[in-house]
Amino acid sequence: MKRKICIIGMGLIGGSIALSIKKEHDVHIAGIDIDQNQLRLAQSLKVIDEPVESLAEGVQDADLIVIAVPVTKTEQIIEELETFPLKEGAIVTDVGSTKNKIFHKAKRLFEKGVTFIGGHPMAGSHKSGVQAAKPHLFENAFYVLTPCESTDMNKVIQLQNWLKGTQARFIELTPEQHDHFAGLISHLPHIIAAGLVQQVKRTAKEDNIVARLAAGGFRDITRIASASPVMWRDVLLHNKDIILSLLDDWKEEMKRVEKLLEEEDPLEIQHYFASAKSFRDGLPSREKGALPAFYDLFVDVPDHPGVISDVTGILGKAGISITNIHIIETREDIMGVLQLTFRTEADRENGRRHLEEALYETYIME
Ligand SMILES: NC(=O)c1ccc[n+]([C@@H]2O[C@H](COP(=O)([O-])OP(=O)(O)OC[C@H]3O[C@@H](n4cnc5c(N)ncnc54)[C@H](O)[C@@H]3O)[C@@H](O)[C@H]2O)c1
Ligand SMILES: O=C(O)C(=O)C[C@]1(C(=O)O)C=C[C@@H](O)C=C1
Repeated sequence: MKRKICIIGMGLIGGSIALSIKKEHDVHIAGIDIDQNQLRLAQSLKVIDEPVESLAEGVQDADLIVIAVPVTKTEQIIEELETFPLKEGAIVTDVGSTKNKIFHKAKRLFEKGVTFIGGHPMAGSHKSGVQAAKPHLFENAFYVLTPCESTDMNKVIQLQNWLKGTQARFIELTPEQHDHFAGLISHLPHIIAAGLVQQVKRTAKEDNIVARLAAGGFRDITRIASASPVMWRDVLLHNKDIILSLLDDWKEEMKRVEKLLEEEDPLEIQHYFASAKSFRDGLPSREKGALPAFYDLFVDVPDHPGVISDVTGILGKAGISITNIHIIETREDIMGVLQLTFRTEADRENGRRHLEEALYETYIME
């Protein structure tokens, strides 16, 4: 008989976890969601094998239970799980962006002898819903696990084995460490992105031309402001103290910039940007996590009609799919640059080889 998995929350992350488990294991996946449309979609996209109405029914014979809902809802589900008998040996995990409150809530599960191992795959997207789920979403990303001191190591290994299709890199942290680091590299940046958008929005009320002018830099730094407001509401409420202290640090940082500008010292201003650039350029670029890995390939193309279909045709014939295509610059009589985004590094290498065989000049910028 197939082993059973129950995933609660059939959105971006629940769906991606389901797909990555299916890649490696022959299992039966039951899905639960309060949104019936998401659940139906998950079934038609074959992300799950069976939609289930109630939590009790979904978890009763599951070997693995994955909670993939906004973090305050995760706490409620843990409370409910305390009231059901679970299968002997079952592992319960979550994927929430915060860990400390969830860890404390799960203490009562530990006390009942249930194995709960908190988790957080540190990759994602500004998109929500099962329609955006991908089996390779977490490839090369860090996947934080927060077992408690008494957790049986065999169970941690079992969980990693269930999740090996994610191709993520597992790392153990305490819930406190996790929330501090995630606050700094994920939660604070989301607040800053939303803040920048709010600032432009205020000006746009007076003159909307500003929104139309918002180009590369603004769009890059604010992409994550398009993420789920419900998810981020919950993250802020859960990690309140750490985020408040990080916001204080951020205000200090901005005061430093204010002072540099008031003093008008060109060398100091340049140094501020140079030292940030040097640290940013030194971040590991092939890893997901703090920075999402995009497998981009840049192709010099002459500006003549049909060149895009030629490039996509070469890739199509070789069976290589791209997830995005972007024309960076085309002016009459000069070369333009096509930015092609691939799903995996292997696809990019393969695509590069085929394009270079067709005499296109390509390059990668890390
Ligand atoms: N989006 C990301 O980049 C990302 C990355 C890593 C971890 N996470 C974490 O993953 C979790 C899920 O986020 P997501 O991006 O998949 O969000 P999502 O909005 O795509 O999906 C969440 C799903 O949970 C369902 N849901 C809400 N309350 C529920 C309940 N009580 N019972 C059953 N279903 C319920 C919603 O209907 C929705 O379909 C969050 O805890 C988030 O912090 C998100
Ligand atoms: O790439 C994005 O869109 C993300 O915001 C992903 C991101 C992040 O902040 O890095 C968002 C929240 C998660 O908890 C983990 C990953």
